[in-house]
Amino acid sequence: MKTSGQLPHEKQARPGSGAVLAFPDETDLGVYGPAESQSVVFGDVRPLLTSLLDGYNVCVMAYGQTGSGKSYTMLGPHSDDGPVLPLDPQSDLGIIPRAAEELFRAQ
Ligand SMILES: Nc1ncnc2c1ncn2[C@@H]1O[C@H](COP(=O)(O)OP(=O)(O)OP(=O)(O)O)[C@@H](O)[C@H]1O
Repeated sequence: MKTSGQLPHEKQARPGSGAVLAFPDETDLGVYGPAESQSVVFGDVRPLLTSLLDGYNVCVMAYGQTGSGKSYTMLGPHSDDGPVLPLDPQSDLGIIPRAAEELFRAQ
């Protein structure tokens, strides 16, 4: 579930405990739990791609404790050697590959 505001303390230290995304209006801080799907998270990021194509600078930054899910949220499943092909690309891919696909489709 996405909520606005601070990540609850009990969610800050557990592996894969969720991701925090900051949107252009810095008062709107999106906090997602570990069960939130990659597509729902990307759905909130997608409007930024329109701004990007309109010539605005856009930055998506993942911030959080080690093991909280930053790489998973940005890339999808990965090993120590780097990203791995997800078993289910439709559901597992993270923000970066989804954004790249969307941008090239928009050209
Ligand atoms: N929402 C999620 N659903 C399923 N697995 C997840 C989720 N978020 C994270 N994980 C898993 O939890 C583990 C830690 O996540 P990840 O490596 O993305 O954390 P991180 O914040 O990038 O850590 P570090 O700062 O050490 O690089 C990984 O095995 C990852 O696949």
